[in-house]
Amino acid sequence: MSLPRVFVSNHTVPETMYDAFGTSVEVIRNTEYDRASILKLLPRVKPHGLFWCAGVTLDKEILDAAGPQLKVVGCMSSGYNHVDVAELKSRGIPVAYVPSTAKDSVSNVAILLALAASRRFTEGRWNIEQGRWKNHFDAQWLLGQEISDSTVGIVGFGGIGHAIAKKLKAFGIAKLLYTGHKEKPEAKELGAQFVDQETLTKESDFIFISAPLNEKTRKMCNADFFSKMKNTGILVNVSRGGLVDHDALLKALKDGEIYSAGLDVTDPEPLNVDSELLKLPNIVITPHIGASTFRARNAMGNLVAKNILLGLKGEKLLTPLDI
Ligand SMILES: O=C(O)[C@H](O)CO
Repeated sequence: MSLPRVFVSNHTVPETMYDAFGTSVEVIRNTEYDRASILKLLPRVKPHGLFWCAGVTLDKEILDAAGPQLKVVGCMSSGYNHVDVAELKSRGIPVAYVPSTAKDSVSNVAILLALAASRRFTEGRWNIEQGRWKNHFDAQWLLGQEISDSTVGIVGFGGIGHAIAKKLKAFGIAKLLYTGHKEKPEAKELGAQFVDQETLTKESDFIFISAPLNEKTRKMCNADFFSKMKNTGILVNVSRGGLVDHDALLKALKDGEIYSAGLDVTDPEPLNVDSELLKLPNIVITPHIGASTFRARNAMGNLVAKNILLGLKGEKLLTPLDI
């Protein structure tokens, strides 16, 4: 009897994932990254399970190419804006994702960006490179903002938002606000106050975006949002670039409407090499490395594999995407 087949959409997934699958399935990995190669391979493979990586949209066309024998999908990401969940639901195909597996690595990058953006890392580095680091003491040089004693606002208090809040407690912040679609009991334990988005925008010194991208949140950080932020305010986004209107952000940073920004995610990705954002002194940008640690990637891959094995047996998934 032939083994169930699992198609891995991107060959760069961690090798440990193959151990997690064991010998009960046949794993076929795509040797390319792109949509065209996936669409070509799927009808030949006829997979029972799909191991899906961010970067290529999982939609009707992909599901049609995979075929009606498909039983389960496992996504190796906490974000799911690249997945047509409604289409999967309508076909009765369960889908898993890995919502909290990378919460430590992503929240660490969020804090790194907040510190770097508030302490003028980009500008400081340029000063060194351009020989503007003077050989005398200047008490006014490169003064930044302090996270200690600040008011922090978190947009989206899921696993990552919660991890950011918990870690920031160690920095001695003065006040913690959060907003989202509902109040969270775990936020109360951290002394976080549930407020509406406008209050959070106006009162926060640091704003962290860790909410999913959907039609409600798309471009929520727009010109109006920036006009309400403090001029000394710092925006950090570790969620998806689509939550921020980048033209409005560029203007807000240029005009001094906000102090600085730290982005791990941009729109588009990759960011154009000639993007005006890269020319600004008051922004720190990293190339979507939130979940890029050996530990996080291994954990994400293993959890996806476990979910797919359960789905193939028709059992309940460990981390289903239930929206
Ligand atoms: O969604 C996630 O898990 C990260 O952004 C990596 O894609």
